[in-house]
Amino acid sequence: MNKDIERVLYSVEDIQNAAKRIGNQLAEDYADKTPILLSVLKGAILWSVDVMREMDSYVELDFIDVSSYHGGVESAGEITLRTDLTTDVAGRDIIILEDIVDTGRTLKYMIELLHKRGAASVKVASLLDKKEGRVVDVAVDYVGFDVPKAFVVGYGLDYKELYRNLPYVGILKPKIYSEEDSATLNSQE
Ligand SMILES: O=P(O)(O)OC[C@H]1O[C@H](OP(=O)(O)OP(=O)(O)O)[C@H](O)[C@@H]1O
Ligand code: HPA
Ligand SMILES: [Mg+2]
Repeated sequence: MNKDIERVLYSVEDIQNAAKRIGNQLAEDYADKTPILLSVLKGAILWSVDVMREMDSYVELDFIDVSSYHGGVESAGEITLRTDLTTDVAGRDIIILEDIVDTGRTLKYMIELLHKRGAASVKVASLLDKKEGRVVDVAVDYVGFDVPKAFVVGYGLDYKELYRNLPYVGILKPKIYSEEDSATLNSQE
């Protein structure tokens, strides 16, 4: 295990089982449609790949790159659209693939954007749902795991762009970010 990880929450096998369960469910629920899988960069990259290959059905794939954590452990509260998707979503069924829904701000921003552009339907499949972190009211339609209120990394999730490559999800040792971030966070208040 990586030395900066306090505890593994979801193993490689746990995650593969969740991807299988949700991928199969999505394929069944959208059997008579061709939805767009919208992968949210960068965190959802591994989750998107694993879910989509469990779907034996017609799907399209697109990406959107939004950010609000800028590498840290606290949401900046403002969403930056770094790269927009390229598909015209008017009249289309969208499945947003997220690694985590925490405050809910990122998801709310994307749902509003897609509805504004005329999407026929928008659903969300997230590996992790941190319900205790919510500050805006959004719900996740397909949930891998309800995650406790701790800062987690791995399997796409980062701290300062690191740890995305770990194949599992674990709690980051607080000492990794407490000293370094206290100066930055205080200066933003
Ligand atoms: O519910 P929220 O509080 O909005 O947090 C969830 C979002 O935050 C993370 O993205 P981040 O801004 O870190 O960008 P990244 O995916 O490129 O790491 C994560 O991947 C989600 O997209
Ligand atoms: O717990 C988290 N870890 C990494 N990125 C995140 N973005 C929102 N919550 C988290
Ligand atoms: Mg991040």
